[in-house]
Amino acid sequence: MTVGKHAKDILSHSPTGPSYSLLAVIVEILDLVGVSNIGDYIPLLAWMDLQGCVRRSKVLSQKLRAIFGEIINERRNERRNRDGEIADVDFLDVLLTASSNQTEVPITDVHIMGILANMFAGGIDTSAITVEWALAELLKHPHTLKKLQDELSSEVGSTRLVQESDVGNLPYLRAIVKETMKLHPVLPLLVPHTAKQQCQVNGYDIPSSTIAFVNVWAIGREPTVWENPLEFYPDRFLYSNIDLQGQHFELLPFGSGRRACPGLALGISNVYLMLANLVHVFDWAAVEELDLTEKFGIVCKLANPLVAKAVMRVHRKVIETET
Ligand code: HEM
Repeated sequence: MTVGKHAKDILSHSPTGPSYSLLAVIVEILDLVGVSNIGDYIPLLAWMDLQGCVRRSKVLSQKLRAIFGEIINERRNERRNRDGEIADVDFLDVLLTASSNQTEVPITDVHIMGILANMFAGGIDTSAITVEWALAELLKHPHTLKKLQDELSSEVGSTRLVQESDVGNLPYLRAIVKETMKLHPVLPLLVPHTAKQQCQVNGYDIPSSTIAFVNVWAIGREPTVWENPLEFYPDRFLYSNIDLQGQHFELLPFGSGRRACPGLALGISNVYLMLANLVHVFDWAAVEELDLTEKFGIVCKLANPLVAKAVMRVHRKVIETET
């Protein structure tokens, strides 16, 4: 199932009138989420909205509602005009079908907008930033890049793109993604969690309602947990049973437990496919000196976006017939 029938159209969607696209709004939301809002730390000052965070979030929320409202209405009309039984073509169709059925908790347009906003905000930047980190590390470690390209050539061949069904046969690709997420987890402090009740962790008393941050960035660099923790060394995962599902606390890029990332399966397969195909189809060379300085907000990304040159490895015609 895909997120949208015309994902590209949706991302560039702007309702008639206002000149903003969904992608631009999502990027602004992610930027806003990363701001340390003084009012959150000193509630007495919250009403002043000193940095304009509340005002900005209201404007963004209105824009999102306008865009999603229009997309939902367009799709409803299109479904009315579809012949015969309505087949669920994509995720929005599934939600609309669910909303038109009698359910214990009715699904309204507000719910649908919330789910879509979560999916777009949670799913776009996270995967793209992970791929950018992986590519930057591969450019810094050409032997690792070559080893991955060799794995892809031998398992996939040179006449087609990498597909989801290949990933199980690509252990080095999976190891590279784990190593990238160990060193560069997109959400370095996950998202804030609240203790529902008083508890003890490692002998420390945690009062109820305490806001807890889990520093997975630091865990990935912890010398008591990892050998040569700062070295980009995917081979460490080749013969290890550590996975990304939240069961191994030394590697938690998707969090763990009930509030772990619900988009894990989609996100990880996006990362595998994007990264694998980028290095399968192209050879890469950095255009500027590689700079892996991190920029911390709610997400941790490259401070200076990666600029790299791609040269086609596989004959273009072959790939075009594949896509
Ligand atoms: C490489 C890709 C991704 C990474 C690294 C990632 C990482 C995370 C992390 C660390 C959390 C917080 C977990 C916690 O605090 O325990 C989270 C939450 C979340 N993610 Fe993802 N994510 C990715 C892709 C996606 C995708 C594709 C979607 C949706 C389509 C998504 C939707 C969400 C949502 C809705 C939440 C909030 C869950 C809640 O609060 O209960 N994520 N993600």
